[in-house]
Amino acid sequence: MSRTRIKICGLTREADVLAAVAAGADAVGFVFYAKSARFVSPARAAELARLLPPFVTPVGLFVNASEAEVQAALAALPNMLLQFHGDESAADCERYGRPYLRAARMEPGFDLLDYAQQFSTAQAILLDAHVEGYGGGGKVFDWSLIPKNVPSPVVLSGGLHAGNVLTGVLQVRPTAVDVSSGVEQAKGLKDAALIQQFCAAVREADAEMARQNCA
Ligand SMILES: O=C(O)c1ccccc1N[C@@H]1O[C@H](COP(=O)(O)O)[C@@H](O)[C@H]1O
Repeated sequence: MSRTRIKICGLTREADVLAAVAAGADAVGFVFYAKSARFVSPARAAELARLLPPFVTPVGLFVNASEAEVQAALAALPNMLLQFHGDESAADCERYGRPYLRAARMEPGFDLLDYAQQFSTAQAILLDAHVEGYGGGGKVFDWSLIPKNVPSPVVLSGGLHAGNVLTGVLQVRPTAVDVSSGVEQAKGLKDAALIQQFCAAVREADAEMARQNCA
């Protein structure tokens, strides 16, 4: 069984990128949404991404960005995975010919199976809580809303932190987890110890799943 991948999102400082890499993150996210306190320009994201070793993926997060804005970010960071977190259609997400993650805003009544079908070309569906302002609100949603038979890989997100991610991984069995608020001292300023504890808790969940598979 493969390990749970980890994405640390909303990085704005060199020290935070290095902390994420040191803790074993598989991906780091840069927020290209001007209304977010975690916003970075494409040039700044490219500067930060230069610190990434091979095999750690930079991810660019967009909320209803124009095609020109996405293209500008891709020009600065051509190997970036795209994450669409707004009201984008499948055609909007596919336009760049790049792998992408599609965020779903989970709330009671939301039809995740239908949504996953609409975005069947997504590399994964990223499950976040439905919050005002599109995301990054540190809010947990009810994980029992996730059907067992989602046809795409799932990234669990929304209010995760070192204290709840083990339970989340064991309950949801996602391909990956994504965290922003739960590893911060203040919006946009990460905390190396919290990142470390978060990644350790994910590894503990992986070890527990391996034990359960052997039993
Ligand atoms: O981080 C933001 O500011 C943000 C803004 C708009 C949409 C999404 C945003 N962040 C993403 O939201 C989820 C959950 O974050 P949190 O851990 O609950 O803070 C995550 O994918 C962030 O990357």
